[in-house]
Amino acid sequence: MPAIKKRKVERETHVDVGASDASSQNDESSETPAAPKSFRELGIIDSLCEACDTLGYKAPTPIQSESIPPALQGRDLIGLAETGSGKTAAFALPILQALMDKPQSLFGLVLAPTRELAYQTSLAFEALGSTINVRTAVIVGGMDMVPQSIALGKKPHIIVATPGRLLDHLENTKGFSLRNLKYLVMDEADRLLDMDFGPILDKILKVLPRERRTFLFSATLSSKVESLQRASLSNPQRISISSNKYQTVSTLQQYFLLRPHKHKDIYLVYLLNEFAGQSVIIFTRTVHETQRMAFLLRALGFGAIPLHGQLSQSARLGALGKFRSRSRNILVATDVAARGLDIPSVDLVLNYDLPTDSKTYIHRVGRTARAGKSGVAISFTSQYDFEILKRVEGALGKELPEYDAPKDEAMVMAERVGEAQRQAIMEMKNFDEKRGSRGKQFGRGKHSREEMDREEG
Ligand SMILES: Nc1ncnc2c1ncn2[C@@H]1O[C@H](COP(=O)(O)OP(=O)(O)OP(=O)(O)O)[C@@H](O)[C@H]1O
Repeated sequence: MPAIKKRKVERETHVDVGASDASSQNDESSETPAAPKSFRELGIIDSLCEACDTLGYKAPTPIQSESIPPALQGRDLIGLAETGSGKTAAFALPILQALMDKPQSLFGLVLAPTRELAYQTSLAFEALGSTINVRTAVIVGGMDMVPQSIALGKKPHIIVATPGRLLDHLENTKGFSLRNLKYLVMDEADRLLDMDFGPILDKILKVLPRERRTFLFSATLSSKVESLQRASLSNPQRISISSNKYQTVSTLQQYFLLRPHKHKDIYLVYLLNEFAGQSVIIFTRTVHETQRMAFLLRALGFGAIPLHGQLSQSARLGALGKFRSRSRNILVATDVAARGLDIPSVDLVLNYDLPTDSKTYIHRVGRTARAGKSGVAISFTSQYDFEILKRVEGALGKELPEYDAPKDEAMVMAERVGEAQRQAIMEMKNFDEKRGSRGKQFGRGKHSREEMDREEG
């Protein structure tokens, strides 16, 4: 078993390789030496190679090829690679290997911006670490604290957490400390390092040992020094697997659809009929809109299920489970589903509302066309948000083609959609009343911070 040796490096190193994805794993760039062909050649031990084999990982993806060797040498990493390009295994494998070398409880901490992503990442660690019996604990908001305290008491090797709840345990759970932590990962690091999470993160970082390795990963990571400094990296190696900061994968076909705001529901139904039977995620900007749309689509006979931050955590996991298992083929979601979720069957991402920030656009459309598969993303654009489309195109560095949705074919559905809209409004009223009595009525109209649904505990 190779020992993990620390190597002192004087300056940040930059590795840039051409745009690529999990399908083009063996692409070789003229700027970099030939990529090693196997996980074994990267220095991964046999038992972990076996796990990769079982998962069907035939060869490392580019971000894995570039990240694993320096990580095994004890470097801090900043990893930038497209959505669906295998970043999870890029940080999980070196941590599992280091854990094998010096087994210890509370060895690694992975921070994630959403609860669903935390669950998914913990499953990835368990799958990759199955041959070495790795124990993980998921510490997220919306779930009972007591079972989590018990899970922490059982001394897991790896904790996967959302920041708010982790801090809660660090402050209130007797006997729990991360004093001996060896690895910290910030997955979706740009989101974790932004203003919303910043103060919580600072408090967590204060109680972590400075003598640790730190990995920052995302598909959209700017090199803003202030926010990266927050993570207190030590001589990080920066690995960037794309030529453009805001790259989407080549297997993704992206379109916009410019229609009047008042006809959006009609064209939405037209598109869902066009993609009938396929697996679709519809993103909206607010909790209210997500819930309304789920009612609307159900009234029209579609198998739609909502996912947003004002549902109980068990309802959220239930919704995701049904969508994953394809017992429902349409997930209507706020941006709680925008980052990290890996559901290989997703064929189409529909942006019912364009997100105001281009990074969110990249993450949303990245829920399809993962690991070399193809996918389609269509973004509704109305008279009100044409400017946003132009901004997104600016960030992507290309213009998007318009999707062909003939007016006469779509408008025949106007009457039925109108009926379903009225039904959805009634159902929303009942829904709001029920929740209102529990003090949880959705606001309407303005996009308040709570409504935008980006917070996680
Ligand atoms: N070497 C590999 N060969 C084949 N498939 C792989 C390999 N590594 C990872 N995968 C698969 O690719 C998919 C995407 O991986 P992952 O979720 O880690 O992507 P990501 O880069 O973190 O995406 P995002 O930026 O959206 O979070 C997963 O289903 C994973 O199992």
